[in-house]
Amino acid sequence: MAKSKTPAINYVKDIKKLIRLDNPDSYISEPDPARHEVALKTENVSVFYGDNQALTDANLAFERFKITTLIGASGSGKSTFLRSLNRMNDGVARVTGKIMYRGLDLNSPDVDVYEVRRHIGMVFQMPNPFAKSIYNNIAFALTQRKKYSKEQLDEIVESALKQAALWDQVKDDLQKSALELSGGQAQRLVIARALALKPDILLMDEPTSALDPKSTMQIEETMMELKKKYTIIVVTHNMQQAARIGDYTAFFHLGKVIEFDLTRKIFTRPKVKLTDDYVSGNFG
Ligand SMILES: Nc1ncnc2c1ncn2[C@@H]1O[C@H](COP(=O)(O)OP(=O)(O)OP(=O)(O)O)[C@@H](O)[C@H]1O
Repeated sequence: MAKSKTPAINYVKDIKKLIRLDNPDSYISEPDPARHEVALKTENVSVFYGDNQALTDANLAFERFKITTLIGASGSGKSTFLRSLNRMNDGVARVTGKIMYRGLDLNSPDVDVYEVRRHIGMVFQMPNPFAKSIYNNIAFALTQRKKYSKEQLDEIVESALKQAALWDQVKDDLQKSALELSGGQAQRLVIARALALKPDILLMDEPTSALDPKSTMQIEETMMELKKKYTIIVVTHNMQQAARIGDYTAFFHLGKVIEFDLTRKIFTRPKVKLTDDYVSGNFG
């Protein structure tokens, strides 16, 4: 009887696992390129603040239409890494290595930084609406580079606010100052502002850490909706949140990516002891 091929394939996979376990310092799993589309990939990204190296050789691949959570203790380099992805570290830090997006290295000096940030939007920890109306918070960013008719702008503003699940609450108050919104609403407005530029990828740096539990849950629900159309990379200190919303998780420690894998693996059977210690709450 002809032998099935499956056991041999499993054998090869098992050998690979063993090899990885031989090196307990780090474990980087990559989405299988044959089955999963990679939206963004970093190759040996290192970041220096003057002489201080804050991040060393980060190699991560982010799968399209998934949420990747970046976790790790304070100062481990998560935000530094996140900000490098859309060139927010320009003028602040020196970034080396490659940030590959659609075959282009975004870290190359001749890349148009405005275009990078249009494709890769950013939402920060503190909701930061402009001192403008709700409508103009969204329209303002759009009209900086391109002319739009009033009808086009109305449509984009409505669509962005709907995607950020804010439309129903503000549709009759679009001219009201954005500074009158609650924290949760202001964060939704900032998300809408990023979405209005029609990005591919959304970077979020602790987007709910300044919000109450109810607003946090609502933003998480919105993120789960948004991942149907966008690739999301989010820094979070909240382990429950990382486990709830993440498809993939990267664990950072002292400026290095220690482990990157499916979120459920990171939280249930991590390959590196340090990761286990961190997700179990033994330090951080
Ligand atoms: N603008 C800056 N100038 C100089 N050093 C910085 C700057 N921003 C961050 N660092 C340093 O880089 C290292 C990594 O910081 P980073 O903020 O990326 O860590 P983090 O994991 O995001 O921490 P947290 O969870 O507290 O935000 C730290 O040693 C920090 O002091």
